[in-house]
Amino acid sequence: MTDTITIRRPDDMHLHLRDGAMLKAVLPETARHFARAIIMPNLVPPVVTGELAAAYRDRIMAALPEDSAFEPLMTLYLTEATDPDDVAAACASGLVNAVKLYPAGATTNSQSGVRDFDKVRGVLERMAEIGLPLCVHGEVTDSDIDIFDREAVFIERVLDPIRRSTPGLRVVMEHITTKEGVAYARAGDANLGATITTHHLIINRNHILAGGIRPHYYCLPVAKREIHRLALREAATSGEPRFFLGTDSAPHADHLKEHACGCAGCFTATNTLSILAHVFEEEGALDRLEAFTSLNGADFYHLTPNEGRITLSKGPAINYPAKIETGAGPVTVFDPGFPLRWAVRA
Ligand SMILES: NC(=O)N[C@@H](CC(=O)O)C(=O)O
Ligand SMILES: [Zn+2]
Ligand SMILES: [Zn+2]
Repeated sequence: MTDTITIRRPDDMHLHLRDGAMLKAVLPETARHFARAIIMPNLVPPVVTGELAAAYRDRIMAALPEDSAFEPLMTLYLTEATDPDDVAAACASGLVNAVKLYPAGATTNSQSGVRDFDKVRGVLERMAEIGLPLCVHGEVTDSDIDIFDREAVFIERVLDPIRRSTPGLRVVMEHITTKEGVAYARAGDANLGATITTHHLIINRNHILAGGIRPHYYCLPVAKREIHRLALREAATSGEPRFFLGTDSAPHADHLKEHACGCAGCFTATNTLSILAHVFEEEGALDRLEAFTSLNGADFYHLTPNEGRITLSKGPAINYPAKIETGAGPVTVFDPGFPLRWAVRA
């Protein structure tokens, strides 16, 4: 039985670092194990221009622990007013690795997102020309669509039409949560990728709602039925290049999660690699962990895989903190509900 595994240092292709005191507290949790991460731009106000992305990048670099070689990969927040020339310049200078599409109202800080997709046609065409990926939060926002159906409906009504009308556009389906998402990603060509989070490999909707409401398991897209969780596990552990890790680690202070109208987001940065090793071992796929965490995402983003390595070994249960303290209040670390035995060796 394998109890040690060495893989290339991983990348997190979907990460929320926030800003200020929260950034300072959560950044080390990712930088400890990950070499790079695609940084989400849904700050308040959002990171909508190259200038704002450069300033945010500087704040991240300033918040890094001293000995860290972590590299933030920046994104721009797409709005109906986004200037294609600004996007192209930010891409050409190497400042940004992607543009993020939030349908307006779909998730945390998405109010400035897109309502009328015709208004972003010019930007998307320019991105297709220059090969800059579009990261998509794939949920419709119509109040008459059931929240558990919003991803599948988005694929049919929005994503597929956008891809058909913008040939060559490179798209990442972010944090897929359904078997429909898995099937659509699989049917695509090399211009299509999909991130899968850590928590969606662990929880289904019962974990959120059965026996009491558990706000720390609430995120968007919301976890679905068990059949969908199983489809995600199969996809993540398949080794197929289309699927890669984007933790969507999304810290919110506890008082905003444990609230009459609680924020969406699970904070998984602290224990993600231990959880993933557990999942891949359960699926008999430890030999494909590296593809999911360290190879497929880099490949999609045309980045060289990291040269460094990390070693995980299986031992006694690890005592992760239940919360991390931040200057903005405590943040609860995602609880997978079982003991974690795979530790990243120092
Ligand atoms: N995933 C979440 O539930 N929340 C994210 C936003 C997002 O990725 O949709 C956040 O910024 O808090
Ligand atoms: Zn999202
Ligand atoms: Zn996210």
